[in-house]
Amino acid sequence: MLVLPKGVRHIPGCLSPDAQRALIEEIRDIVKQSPLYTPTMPRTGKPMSVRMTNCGTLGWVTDREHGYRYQETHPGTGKPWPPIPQALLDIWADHSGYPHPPEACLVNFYDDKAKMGLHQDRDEEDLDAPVLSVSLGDECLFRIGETKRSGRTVSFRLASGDVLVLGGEGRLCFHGVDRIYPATSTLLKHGGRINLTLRRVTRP
Ligand SMILES: O=C(O)CCC(=O)C(=O)O
Ligand SMILES: [Fe+2]
Repeated sequence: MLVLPKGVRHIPGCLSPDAQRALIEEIRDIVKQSPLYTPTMPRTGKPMSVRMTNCGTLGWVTDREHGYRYQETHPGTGKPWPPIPQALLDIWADHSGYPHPPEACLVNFYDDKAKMGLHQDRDEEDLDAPVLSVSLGDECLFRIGETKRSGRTVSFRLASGDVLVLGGEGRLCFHGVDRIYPATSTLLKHGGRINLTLRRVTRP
């Protein structure tokens, strides 16, 4: 049996197929206003394989010069990020166990070859709030470990409509995406995977 670290909750099929389709329409609008771009790593400037954008009052960004941070505007257009869709705020209210709304929703787009290295989400001031993510489209192999990088890890698949919550003792667990399984979903016409990561950034 797969045992997840304490505080980590996987809710398979949390969103119905209809809810997934409705959310994809909203993400399409967000991407029209706030286009996906290729983020770069701090210092090295190495491009990430995942393309990103955000919605919410704050968005997570990274580049060579200024590193990981939150900011109120899209780095390309200079415009504020679009609002977080109500459906996502509802999922947060139902499953975060946290009484204040999220401020940031990172939109990650993975093509067949994209992945994300093992990391902690720790650019937020408020670490009492969980991180809640929604997966849409093709499945991925997700890996999660302990709060130290060298800890043992477990891997499992995240599928379209799944929700993952990293809260409590699991809030700072290392995690990453090792691979995408192409053509495992028909939600996105051209394939790929979208992950929506909701976070509270500031202390309420
Ligand atoms: O794509 C995922 O499931 C994880 C994304 C993630 O860990 C992040 O954006 O910090
Ligand atoms: Fe993360």
